[in-house]
Order: sequence, then C-alpha cells, then structure tokens
Amino acid sequence: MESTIRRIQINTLHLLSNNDCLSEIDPQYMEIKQSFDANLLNKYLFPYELELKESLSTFWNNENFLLQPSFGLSLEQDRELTFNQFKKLMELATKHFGLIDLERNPKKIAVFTQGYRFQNPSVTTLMGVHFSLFGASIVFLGSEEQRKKYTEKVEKLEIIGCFSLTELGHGSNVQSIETIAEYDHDKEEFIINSPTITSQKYFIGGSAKNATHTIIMAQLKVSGKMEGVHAFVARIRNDDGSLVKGVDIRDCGVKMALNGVDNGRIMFKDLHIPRDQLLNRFGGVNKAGIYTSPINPANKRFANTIGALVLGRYIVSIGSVAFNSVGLTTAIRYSFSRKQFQGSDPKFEKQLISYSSHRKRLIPHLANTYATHFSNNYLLDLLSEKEKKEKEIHILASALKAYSSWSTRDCLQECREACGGQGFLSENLIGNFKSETEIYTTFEGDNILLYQQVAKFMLSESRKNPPTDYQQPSNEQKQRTDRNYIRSFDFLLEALNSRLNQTIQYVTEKLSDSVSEGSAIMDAWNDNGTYIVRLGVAYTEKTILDKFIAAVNNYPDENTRNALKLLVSLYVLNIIDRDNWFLKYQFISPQQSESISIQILELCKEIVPYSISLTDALGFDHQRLGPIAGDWISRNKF
Ligand SMILES: Cc1cc2nc3c(=O)[nH]c(=O)nc-3n(C[C@H](O)[C@H](O)[C@H](O)COP(=O)(O)OP(=O)(O)OC[C@H]3O[C@@H](n4cnc5c(N)ncnc54)[C@H](O)[C@@H]3O)c2cc1C
Repeated sequence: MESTIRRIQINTLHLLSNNDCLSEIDPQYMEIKQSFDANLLNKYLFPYELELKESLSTFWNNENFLLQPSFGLSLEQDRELTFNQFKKLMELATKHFGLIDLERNPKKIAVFTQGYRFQNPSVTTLMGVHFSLFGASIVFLGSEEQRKKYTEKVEKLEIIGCFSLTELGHGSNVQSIETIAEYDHDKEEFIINSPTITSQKYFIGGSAKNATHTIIMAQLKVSGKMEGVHAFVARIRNDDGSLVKGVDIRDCGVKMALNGVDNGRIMFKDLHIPRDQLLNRFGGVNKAGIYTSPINPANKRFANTIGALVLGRYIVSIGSVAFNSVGLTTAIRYSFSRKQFQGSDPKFEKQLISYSSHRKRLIPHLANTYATHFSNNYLLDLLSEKEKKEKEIHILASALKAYSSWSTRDCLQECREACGGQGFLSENLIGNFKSETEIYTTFEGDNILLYQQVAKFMLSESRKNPPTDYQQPSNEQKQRTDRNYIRSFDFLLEALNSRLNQTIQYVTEKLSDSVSEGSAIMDAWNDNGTYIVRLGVAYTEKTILDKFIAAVNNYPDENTRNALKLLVSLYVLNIIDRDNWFLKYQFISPQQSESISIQILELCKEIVPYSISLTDALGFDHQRLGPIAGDWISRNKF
C-alpha cells in the first residue's frame, strides 16, 4: 500500500511539474495512469507552419508590451494601449504574412491567431476588424487592380480600416440595410447617404477614434434601379484626424467588455466617392454607367458577398478554442493544487479535482474543446485548398462559429466558478476573458441566425439525398448498458446520426404541415424556429464527431490515442445526457440513460490523470498564465 501511495505521489508530481503546492497528495484520490508526451500531441494538434510557430513562440516569450493586460485602465488608457498593441501586432504579423494569405495560405493566419498569448482580447478584435474584415473585403470582393491599390497600404498601416455593415435598424437582417449609394454618371461617382436615423452605421469597431477608411456596405442604385447590397471603400478621416466631408461619427461609449475597441456610429451625408471604389468582383458600374454582374439575381449576389467574408467566423472559432484552452489549463491545474475539506483521512485535505462534481464541471469542456479543435483543423484544410468548396466552407464556418462561441461562454463561466474567488481576480485571466469573449456569440453573425443557415442547407441537401427513416435500436441493443457498448464509437455515431436524420424529417414535416395549414413559407419557417435551430445543432455536433473520430483514430501513439478516445466518448455521452431527444424517441432505454450518466462520471475520473498533459498540449504555458495556474502560494508572498 505504501509503495502504491508513493507511486501515486511521484506520478502526480511529475504531471504537475513546476507546482510546489502539491507536496501532499490525497492517496485515496485515484490511481494515476502513465502520462504521455504533451509536445507530440501538440504537434499533432497544430501540424502546420511549424517554423512560423517556432519563431512566434520565441517572440512571445520575450515580448512584454504585447502581453500587458488592459484591465483596470480608464476607457481612454485602454483604447490607447490597445491601439498601440494593435500596431505592434500588425508590424509583427506582416513580417510573416500578407493580406493575400487570407486567400492563399490561411494556415499562417491561424498559427498567428492561435499563438498570440493575448492578455488583452481587444487587440485581436481590432486586428480582426482591420485585417480580416476591411482587408478581407478588398481581397475577396475587390478586383486585381483594387487589391494592388490597397494591399500594401493596409499591411503597412498607411490605411487603418474598419467595416461598416450593421445599422441601428438592421443587425442580423443586413440585406435590408438602408444606406444608399447612388451612382452619378456625370461625375463618375457614388453618393452615399444615410437617409434615416435607423440607417446610421452602428457598433463599427475602430471607427470612433482611429480608422482612416471604412468598407461601407450600402444599397446600390444605378439609373434609378436598386441592385442590392455592395461594398465600397471610403476614406472617413483626413490625415490630420478630422472627419472627411460627408461623414459624421459618434462614439458608442462604454460597453460591457472589449472597451479597447473604439466602436462608433456613423452617418453619411452626400459622401462622394469615385466609381472605382466600388469593390466590383460580384458586380460593378462600367465607364458607360451601366451596372453589370456575373451573378444574378441580387439576393444570390448578396449571399456571395457575405459568404466571401467567412474567414472572420473561422477566426472566432479558433479564438474560442484558444480562450477555452487558457481557462481549462488554469482551472484544471488549480483544481489539482487547491485543497478544501478532509475526506475519510483527517490528515489530508482533498484536492478539488478529487470531487466528482468538480470533475464533471470541467472535464466535459476539455472534451468539447478538443472536438472543436479538430473540426477547426478540417475547416482550415478546406480554406487552404486552391479550388475552394465554397458551400461546405460557408456552412462549416457558420456551424463552428456558433458552436464554439457558445461553448466558450459556458466553458469560461464554469472555469471561473470552479476557481472560486480566485477566478474572479483579473490577474487570473478567466473572468476577464469570459466577459471579453461573450460577444463572440453575437458578432460575425448571431448564433441563432447562423444555426438557421446551417439548417436551411441541411434541408435543401436532404431534398437531393433524403435521410434514411429513423428506426429505434432493437430491444436487444437497448438492453445493453455495459461500458464497452455505451462508449463504443459505433453506438456514439449511430446516436448522433439518428438524431440528425430524424430531426431533418421532423422539421421537414413541421414546415410542410404549417404550409398546408395556410402559412406562408417564411411564417412557417419562423413558427418552427426552435426546431430549426435544433437541426442546426444536430448537424454541427454530428459533423464535429466525424472529424473528431477521424483525427483520434489516426493518432500514432496508442497510449495517447486511448486518452483521446475517452474524450470522444465523453463528448457524445454528454450530448445524449443533456438532450431529451434520445429518450423521447427511444433511441436509448431508461436503463441506458442511467448507465450514460454513470459513464460520464467514470470518464471524467479516467481522464483526470491525463488532463494536465491534455491541457499542456493545447499550447498555453501555465507559467505565463495567471498565478493560480502555477504556484499561487509563493506568488502571494508578502
Ligand atoms: C462589440 C461589438 C463589435 C461590433 N463590431 C462590428 C463591426 O465592426 N462592424 C459591423 O458592421 N458590425 C459590428 N457589430 C455589430 C454586430 O455584428 C451585430 O450586433 C450583430 O450582427 C447582431 O445584430 P443586432 O445587434 O442588431 O441584433 P438583432 O439582429 O437585433 O438580434 C437581436 C436578437 O434577436 C434574435 N433574432 C434576430 N432575428 C431573428 C430571427 N429571424 N429568428 C430568431 N431570432 C432572431 C437574435 O438571435 C438576437 O438574439 C459589433 C457589435 C458589437 C456588440
């Protein structure tokens, strides 16, 4: 017994190297399994642009200015710090990649986004606005000539860009924005106007203080005919910082977070811009004053225009995984080193991680984070292909943005609470990141609307390839409650597949019933919104599972692969446990439901011994995170 205890202590200390708070380990806590090489797993998780990754990592380790946090600053100080950090970050970024890499080599941008050990998320948001919205509009919506004209200026910050799409009156429904760009053939100019109060551009990141230029999304009117929403490049500030004639900007003021980003609201009054500043990849006005477009009708053009900006959603998704990684690395490490209350042995206080309720709060989020990461990698491969599969990219990016941002909202909340009062201290980062990333659920497309788009795609695909009819598993299958069956990939895949196929049929029937009862199609759609969102979620979770299993099965080392397999099982069993579909449609029996709840607890317990290596592999050095991720007692010395 004594040697077992010693082995447990040694192994646990090995797992938690650099953490002096762990000199006493509760021997009752659990059997510690052999750990694995987190570096190898890290290389598997992030297999691309290794040289860039290495050089960035050296840079971050020696960079203090960029790591300076913004919490506790006044609004003005926060904005100033954020803007200066943004400039420094851009300077570094453009040593390694340019705007054109948004199209040609998004892996470089992914490595950069994943690697930036941000203490101040406003910086990445500001860079996102300048580079991945303003810059991306030029790359993806502009002609070759327009790319040449602006690229270098954007990269060198001779232009500071923002992106004006949302209006006071229209956020999610951007196809109905009111800003008008009317073509004046005599002067070869567009005249931009905000005709109503509700047409003012709203929440425009970077516009209140610093942006010199903006992309204006506006309804194009040529010779009296409306041609739909188009993108224009416009100067909004002169070199001396004053506003250009025809542009009025007010500050949106203090927000619940992300205050380093200066969001503004903009009105246009007869702003004149030359003809060649309409980004004309999907439609433009020629010298003769005639509008031409390779894509008709206007709503298809609009879908292409918005679809071209999909990279922003992908960046939200990789950002979400990175923030989860910071939260989980911190909270899981803290739960090993933090002890509260004795167990049966009065000599020892128990580590938080030894409480089953504590494990259940954190470990499922680790499973979700890994699951999302592998899908992000798959999407990155799609984005990096020369011939892009536009539709698949669009749907997957929308699905992952919605899934990952909600998952981050929940994960960071749980991590914050799991660290008790320490989670509330800004220096431990989790609480701050929680507020700063909460808006990920809304910008770059509100999640509800994104899941609706995903569902719409599924419904139209199902008309071409109808799903198989849902069949309950046999009675014999439903009697199986053993762990091998419940955790098996066959069972897990069948579960998410069946739910998806049945939900497609269910929603299809609901919509057609509403229409037969006399509803217009749009009314039928809106009346069934809850089911439609469920379909979006069912598709997303099933797709994530497919990519997760593929990645895990390919992992070369068996020990690590087995640990990853536990995460796969936990990812799905947690979904089954939360969604009443599986019992309602008798995919599982009540006995299996009970067994699933037990297996979730068992899996959390089995994963814990791997959990430090699993979080280390996500790439955030705990010594550079908040004090509670390391030796918090000595960090609190007087
Ligand atoms: C910090 C911040 C930065 C931003 N930066 C920019 C920027 O740089 N440029 C820019 O153009 N915009 C920016 N935005 C705006 C952002 O993109 C919008 O807030 C977002 O698109 C949602 O629009 P909305 O706020 O008008 O919400 P609304 O569209 O009014 O939605 C409100 C609620 O209604 C629900 N809802 C809406 N329609 C439906 C429906 N059909 N069915 C069911 N539910 C529905 C939504 O789910 C949501 O919960 C920013 C916003 C913030 C807060």
